[in-house]
Amino acid sequence: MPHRVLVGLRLRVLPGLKEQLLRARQTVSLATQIRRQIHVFRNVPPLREHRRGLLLHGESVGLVPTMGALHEGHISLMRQAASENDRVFVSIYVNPTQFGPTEDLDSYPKTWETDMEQLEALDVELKGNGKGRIEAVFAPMTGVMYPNLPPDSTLPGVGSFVTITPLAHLLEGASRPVFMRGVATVCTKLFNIVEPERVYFGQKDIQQTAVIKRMVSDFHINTEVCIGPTSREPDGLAMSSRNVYLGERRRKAGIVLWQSLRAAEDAYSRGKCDRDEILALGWDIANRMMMEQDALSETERARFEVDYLSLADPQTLEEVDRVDDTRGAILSGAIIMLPLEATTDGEKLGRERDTKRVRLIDNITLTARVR
Ligand SMILES: Nc1ncnc2c1ncn2[C@@H]1O[C@H](COP(=O)(O)OP(=O)(O)OP(=O)(O)O)[C@@H](O)[C@H]1O
Ligand SMILES: CC(C)(CO)[C@@H](O)C(=O)[O-]
Ligand code: BAL
Repeated sequence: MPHRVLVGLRLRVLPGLKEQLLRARQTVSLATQIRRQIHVFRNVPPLREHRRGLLLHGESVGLVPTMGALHEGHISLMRQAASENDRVFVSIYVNPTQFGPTEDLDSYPKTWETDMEQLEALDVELKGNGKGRIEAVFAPMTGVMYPNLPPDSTLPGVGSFVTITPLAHLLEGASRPVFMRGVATVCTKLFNIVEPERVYFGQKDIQQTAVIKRMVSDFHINTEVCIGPTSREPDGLAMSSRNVYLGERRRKAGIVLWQSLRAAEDAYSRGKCDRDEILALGWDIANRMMMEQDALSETERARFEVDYLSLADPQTLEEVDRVDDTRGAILSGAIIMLPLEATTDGEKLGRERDTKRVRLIDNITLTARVR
């Protein structure tokens, strides 16, 4: 109240200021109109009630499941969802059952405030674009998502799980045995809770998209699975929440995966179909970078391991000996950036000072040549 009195006094003394203040007040009120409140749900019943209201008004919903630590890759999926639906729901939940017991569940980046700021800014941007807006964020606690038993990420594990075999055990599943089981399980829960018309996933996690598509088909889940392209940094590195663990040195060497896949793709573009001929070019790049790093000192190098380079069927993700011209194939790979062995003063380090192993994945679709 004293503040208001003070403003009133000033207005009488300086009439020119009055217009300026009025204009500023109008701008603020316009900004609040544009910056609508995004609903945040922590529990299932209020979300369902809200969803029912939207259904009764004939509003379609697109769901973008995430684990937070949002980046441009996530935002691009949300833009796609907004262009195809009236309302966009985003889930932010770091799902424990997809992390193996020795993986990075505890240190997984959590950036709630900046996530919400990004969503609000996106919502303002979407207002000008015509169709959908960011309607709600679902950010449950683990007790909500796993109401009956504590989540278990061991094998065989205790609890209710959705398993999609053999898809879940290939590629990423070979190194992360509970990963795809956890993803299929949590996504089933999310789809049952939100009942979205469409769900949005990124091409970067290609195996995840295959698992989700199979799950939706096999369990007759009433939603359409939509896939968005991989957003990349200017040098080609696929954006990923885990990239924050990469300091300058590991970040620079981490580009080797994309370069290897591009070299293999090039072989296919030049007419090669044979697995060995295609993958050999990818391995050449990876091996050369590995030797270059080995030759450097501990304070200069960033070592990595190649988990796999794969050439697989686009639907089953089973390895192929030759690319079938009528089907094309998926080239994919995973590398592990090893912790730095020694650092120097003033060096630009990543989160956790580059002491964590970081798994990077990427893929390229080799399109069919004959239709
Ligand atoms: N670079 C990207 N381009 C497009 N979509 C992406 C990209 N990165 C992630 N996504 C998609 O965003 C969704 C949520 O992914 P998630 O929250 O795990 O982020 P992430 O960056 O993949 O994290 P992580 O580093 O843990 O793999 C998934 O569908 C994922 O495929
Ligand atoms: C789909 C997902 C949100 C399930 O936890 C996660 O695997 C992810 O972020 O890609
Ligand atoms: N981006 C997929 C989630 C994970 O790696 O656990």
